[in-house]
Amino acid sequence: MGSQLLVTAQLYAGQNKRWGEGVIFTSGASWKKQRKLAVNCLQELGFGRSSFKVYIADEAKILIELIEQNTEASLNLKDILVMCVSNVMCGIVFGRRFSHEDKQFLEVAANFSEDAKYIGHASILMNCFPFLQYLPGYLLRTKTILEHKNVFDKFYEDLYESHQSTLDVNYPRDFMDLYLTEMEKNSTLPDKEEITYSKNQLKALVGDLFGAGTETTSTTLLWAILYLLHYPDVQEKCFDEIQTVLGLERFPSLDDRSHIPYCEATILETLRITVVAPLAVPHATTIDVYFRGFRIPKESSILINLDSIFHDSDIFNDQGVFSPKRFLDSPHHVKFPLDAISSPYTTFIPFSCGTRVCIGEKVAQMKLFIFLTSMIQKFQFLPFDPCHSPDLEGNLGIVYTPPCFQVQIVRRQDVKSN
Ligand code: HEM
Repeated sequence: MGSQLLVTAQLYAGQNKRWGEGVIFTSGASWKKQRKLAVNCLQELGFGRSSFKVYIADEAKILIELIEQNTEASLNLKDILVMCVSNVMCGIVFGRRFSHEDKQFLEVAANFSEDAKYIGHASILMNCFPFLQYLPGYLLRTKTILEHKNVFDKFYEDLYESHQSTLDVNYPRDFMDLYLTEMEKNSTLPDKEEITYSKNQLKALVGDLFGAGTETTSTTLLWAILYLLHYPDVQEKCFDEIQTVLGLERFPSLDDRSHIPYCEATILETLRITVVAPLAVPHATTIDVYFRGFRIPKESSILINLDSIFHDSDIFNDQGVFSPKRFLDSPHHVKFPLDAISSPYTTFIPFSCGTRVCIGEKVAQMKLFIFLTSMIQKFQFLPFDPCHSPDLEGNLGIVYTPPCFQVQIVRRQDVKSN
């Protein structure tokens, strides 16, 4: 199925239409238009260029400060990571960050994180048994998801109004401005039928970027810390590499990526072993498809099992072992550098592949690199109970999340002086 998806991606690029706006849960012409515009806006804002770097670097510094302030107390690393990762998205989309004491922002960030659990169960079940979408009530937590949607609508509404009232089409400041500029251009077109840019589309798109971009990234970082507790030798190797190349003071930057290959390999291994989006997003066939003698009718739901690829022992030896060095072909060279993954030539596709490949791959890679290396540079992470490392069995939603765990955090400068 993997090779089929690559060669004939278009045939599997559909979605059983559920919500009709945005990109993730839509199909056809509307999906194509919104996706193209979203990709263009993200590119214009500097995927791989300076502006994202600034938001990510600033937020990584705040992440380190927040952990610093909490090394003595028991720390909820998950909440802090969710807030910092969300704030990078806020910078990109709204051109501003929010205080970690802002109640509305905290609620929105926490809701997205919770929804990833419910939407996973709901969308997988609804794709297999479409009649379930018509059931009322709490079975699939649709009521909770709708309540969360109302909170997001209010948050979005204020930002939309302030952007619209201060928009200067010649100087777009962020994703929202770029979309509004496109919307204005389109409103002057004579053929109204063609116009698919709207306030609601933008709201759905922004929701998709937060929904798809926050939980995946913060969860990968949390898994990385959990694995480093289990594999202290890997943690020390990463730290040694960072200390040798950067020292303890200079913050990591994206230019350091090729100089600290073991750290980059550790991120790749985390993406492989944990598979945070194990079933990607449900697809659907766009026409009748014939596969290994079976006819798959048009609009059938297709789930891509990425987990089965990353844990296939024919592809990855000792697939159950956390071993970053499998991604190195020499001590100084990464086999599948982060920016070459998800190409049709590898079997390592944590961001999926083909027509519906993740649109946030590049920004996710940057955040993973800067956030993780900054944390490893400044802190040593130890199991809270030295005799017992926390469980590695996670929970399956649309994102595969680690169990709750406590961690003891020691400042590297204190480790050194002990
Ligand atoms: C570690 C981080 C991430 C992982 C592992 C990840 C993985 C994925 C996967 C597996 C898909 C499904 C592709 C498919 O349907 O075949 C996807 C879709 C998507 N991702 Fe990501 N993602 C990550 C971060 C992000 C970020 C930061 C953003 C936003 C900037 C983002 C935005 C999206 C969107 C909008 C889609 C839907 C694309 C479409 O349906 O056309 N993701 N992602």
